[in-house]
Amino acid sequence: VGWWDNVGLAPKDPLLSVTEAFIADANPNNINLGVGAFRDDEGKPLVLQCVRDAEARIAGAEYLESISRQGTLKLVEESVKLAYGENSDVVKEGSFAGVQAISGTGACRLFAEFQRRFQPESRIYLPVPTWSNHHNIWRDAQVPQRTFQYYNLASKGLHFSALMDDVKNAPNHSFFLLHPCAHNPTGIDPTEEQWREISYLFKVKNHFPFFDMAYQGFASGDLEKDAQAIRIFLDDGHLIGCAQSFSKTMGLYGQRVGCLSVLCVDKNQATAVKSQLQQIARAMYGNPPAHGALLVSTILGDPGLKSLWVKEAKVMSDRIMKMRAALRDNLERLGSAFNWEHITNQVGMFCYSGLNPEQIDRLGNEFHIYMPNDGRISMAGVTTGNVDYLANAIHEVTK
Ligand SMILES: Cc1ncc(COP(=O)(O)O)c(CNOCC(=O)O)c1O
Repeated sequence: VGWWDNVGLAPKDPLLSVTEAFIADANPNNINLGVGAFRDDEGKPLVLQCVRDAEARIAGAEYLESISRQGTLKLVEESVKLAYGENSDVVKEGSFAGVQAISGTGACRLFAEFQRRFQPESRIYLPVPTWSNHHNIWRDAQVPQRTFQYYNLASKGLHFSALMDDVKNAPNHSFFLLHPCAHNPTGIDPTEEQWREISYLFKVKNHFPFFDMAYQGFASGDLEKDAQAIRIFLDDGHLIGCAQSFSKTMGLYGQRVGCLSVLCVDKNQATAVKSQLQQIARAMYGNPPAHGALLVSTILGDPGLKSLWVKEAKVMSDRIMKMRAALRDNLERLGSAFNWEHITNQVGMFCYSGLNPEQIDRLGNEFHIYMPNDGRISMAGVTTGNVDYLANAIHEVTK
């Protein structure tokens, strides 16, 4: 008898299955609308010029402990400025515990482990729907999950009143995961006014807000605008947690560069919290990788490279917005009977199309177009070359 005869096949990640189906289809018309990774108008992954410039500056530099350690410290310092604002009290007083994380996934997991250890009675309220991996991360950290309503099927928009009811009805001091911008998978964000109301209610209920920010600069193309939810909560005095990722916004998917920050009452508490986060990380993976941190801190630490990055992030978000407009216009020009406004109302990488499983199957079988069965379209997969074909196919299956 083998040691692992009892080990069954793990359930497939729904997003990976979409890419596998796409790759298995040799038809030249095939389109992959699954994975949320940016592609240029030729469907190619993009290496940002600011990254190439940073690579050139780093190439050949000795990876002395001090340099890579500096890279990590600088990464945290620059990430926190991005999230909370250069001139925020948080940054000036240093009243935060900040650590480099293994990208956004690692930042969420590190927080979930910390939450279980130091708030053992707490649960995590996740929006319905949310990024599929959020459920796995808090499950493996053994933090019980609850949900709160977010998406309104009827309006294909935010179900604000239902969200507020769930926030109100949750026990005081509950932990909530919030997407500050470019909600995955719906692309629907609360308005500034709605964020203010949510923040107010969180104060009344003394809830803990955990922001998972994987798309700052990618939703609107404006770093400050995309962080407005966090700034509102900060202004209201919330002590938040925040996971940051540079996968999408700097095209550094494989470098696994992220940051976890937890706001504290003062520097002493921050020192204690940071020491605990580092201890959890040490037992998980020792230290985070150096190269990606060095790239990001080189870019963010140099005014010229940072402004180049801001421009390049806007180019990426502009391309996505153009594809949203093109897809909606095409569908309307085809005389579709449906309202496709949500395609351009939604922001960021994803369009929550509202297509049903039967229509999605037809798109795959008859038109070689692949997307997850929740109807989420990664707009990065849409190009000027395939948007007409895509619109026609969607029109055909929704007639
Ligand atoms: C909200 C959110 N948090 C965190 C992450 C984690 O990304 P990373 O660990 O690469 O930083 C992601 C990346 N999503 O993956 C793309 C997809 O849904 O197809 C994310 O969307």
